[in-house]
Amino acid sequence: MNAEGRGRLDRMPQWQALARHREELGEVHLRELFAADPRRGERYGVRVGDLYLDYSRNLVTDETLRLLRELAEAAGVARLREAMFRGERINTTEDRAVLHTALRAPRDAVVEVDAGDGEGGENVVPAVHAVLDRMSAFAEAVRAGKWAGHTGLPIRSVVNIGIGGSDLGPAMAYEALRAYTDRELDVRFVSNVDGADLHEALQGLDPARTLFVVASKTFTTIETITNATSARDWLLAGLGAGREAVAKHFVALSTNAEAVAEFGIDTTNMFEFWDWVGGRYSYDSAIGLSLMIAIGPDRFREMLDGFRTVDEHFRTAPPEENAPLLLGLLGVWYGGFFGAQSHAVLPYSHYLSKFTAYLQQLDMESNGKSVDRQGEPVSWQTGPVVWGTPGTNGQHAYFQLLHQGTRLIPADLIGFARPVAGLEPALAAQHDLLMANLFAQGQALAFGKTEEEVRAEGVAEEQVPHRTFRGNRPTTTILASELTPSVLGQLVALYEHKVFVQGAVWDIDSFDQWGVELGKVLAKRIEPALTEGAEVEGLDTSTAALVARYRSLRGRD
Ligand SMILES: O=P(O)(O)OC[C@H]1O[C@H](O)[C@H](O)[C@@H](O)[C@@H]1O
Repeated sequence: MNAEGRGRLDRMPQWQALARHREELGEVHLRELFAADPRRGERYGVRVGDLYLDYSRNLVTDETLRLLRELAEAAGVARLREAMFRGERINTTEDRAVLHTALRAPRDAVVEVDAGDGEGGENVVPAVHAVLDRMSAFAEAVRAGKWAGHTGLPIRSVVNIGIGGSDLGPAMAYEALRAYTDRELDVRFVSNVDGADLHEALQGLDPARTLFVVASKTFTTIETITNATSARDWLLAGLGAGREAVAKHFVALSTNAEAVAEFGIDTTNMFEFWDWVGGRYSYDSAIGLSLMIAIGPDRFREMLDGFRTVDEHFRTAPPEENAPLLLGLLGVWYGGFFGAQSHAVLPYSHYLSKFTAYLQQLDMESNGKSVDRQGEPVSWQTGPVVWGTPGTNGQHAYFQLLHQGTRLIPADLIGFARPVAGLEPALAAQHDLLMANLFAQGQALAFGKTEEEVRAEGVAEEQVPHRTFRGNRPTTTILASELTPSVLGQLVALYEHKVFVQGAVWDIDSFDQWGVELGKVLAKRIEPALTEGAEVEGLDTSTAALVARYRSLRGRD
C-alpha cells in the first residue's frame, strides 16, 4: 500500500479484471461493435464546455468503460485530484504542491497552498490576480505604444526568450490565436542555444523598438541565460548605450528574483510566479506575458476562463461524463492491454501547428517515468510517445502507416465547426473540405475496406491485399465550435487533466522531470573539452573520439 492507500497497479484486481476482459474481447472489430449498437455513435459522446468528444471509435465496450472507471476509483484518481486542487504537496520527489489550477481561479476564490509545516496554508489567489493585473497594465502599455524604449521610441517588437515550458506554451498559443493578435506588433520566440535561432529572430528588428521578455522559472537555464546575454549585447551595441538601457528593453518572468537582479534586470520589471507551477503547466501564469501582449489582457482572461471551465468539469462531472478521465483511461487501456507505444494528436487546424509539440512536453515530461511513487520499477507501460502534425498535411506523409502499418496507434482528431473569424470568404469556404477530410480519416481508420469491397470494385486479385484496409484503428474526435481563446484554454486543460489521470493510475510522479538533468550536467562538463581541449575525466571512448574529431574539424587540434 502506498500513501494513497492503494497497492501496485499490476496486482490490483481491477487491473487483472481488465486483462481478462481484454482476452475475452479478442480481435473484436469496430465494425461489429457498431453493428451491435445502432446508437453507438451518439451514445459514446461527451460534452465539456464548447468541446464535444466522440469516443465511439475506440476499441471499448460498455463493460470496458465500466472496468476502467473501477480501476480509476481503486487507483485513487479522485483522491489525488482533490489533493491537487487543495494544494497538497503531491509532487513528492520535489516536495511541492501542484496548483496550476489556481492560476485560473476567479478573484474571489480561496486556494490554500500546503506550506508543509502542518499549519493552514496561504491563499494564493490574491497573488495570482495581483500579477495578472500587473501583466495586464504592462501589456496594455506596450500595445498602446506607451511603453517607450531607451531612446523614447515606442516598442513594436517583442522577443520571448525561453525554452521548454517557458517557450512551448506561449509560442503554441501565439500561433493558435494569431487571428486575435495585434498585427502591428511583431512577436517572436527564441529558444534554442544554437545561435542561429537568435540570429534569425533578430533579423530586421530595430533595437530602439524591441522588447526582450526573458522567461525562465529558475532563471538558471543555460540556453535562456546565454541567449538573453547575447540579446543584451546586441541591444546595447545597437543603441550605443550602457547598462542603464536594459530596464526599458528587458523584462523577466521568473520565480527567482535574485537571479533576475543579478542578470541586470530591474526586479520592478519582473513578473512573478511560484514553485507550485510546473514549467510545462505555466503558460497561463506570468510565462504568458508575450502572448498577453499579442492578444491583449481581455482575450488572455477569456482563455483562462476556458481553462477554468474544464477544471470545474474535471473536478465535478461524474466519471461516466468526465472527459479528461475518459481520455486518460483510454490511453491506459491501449498502453496496458494493446501494447500501444505512441499516441497521435492530429489537429485539423493550421493555427494548431505547434499544439502537438506543446503536448509532447506536457505529456512526455510528465509521464515518461519508469519507477512508481515509491521508487519501485513499474512493470506496466507509462506515457506514450506523443506525435503528430496538422491535418491534412499528415495525410500525405505518414497516414499510410496509420492505415496499413503493423502498429496500433490511437489518435485524436481535433477540428472546429467554424473557420477562425476574419478569413476572407473564399478561404473560409475551404473549411468544409478540411473538415470532410477529418471525418473521412476517422471513418477510414475505424472501418477500413474489406477484401470483398475491394473485389467488388473490379480490382485484380493480386492487387486485393494491397488495397485492403483492415480498419479497427482507434480515434477520438474532438469537435469544437471555433478556435477562440476560451476554446484553446479548454483544449489545453483537457490534456493537462488527461495526463494527470494517467499519472495517477500509473502511480508515478507526473510533476518532476529528473530525466532531463543528466544531459545538462554532462553538456557542462563536455563544453570545455570542445572549446579549450580540456581533459574530461572518465569520458567513454565514443564521446572522446567524437570530441577529438569535432576539434579537428574545427581546426583546433
Ligand atoms: O523555465 P526554466 O526554469 O528556464 O526551465 C525551462 C525548462 O527546462 C527544464 O530543463 C525542464 O525540463 C522543463 O520542464 C522546463 O520547462
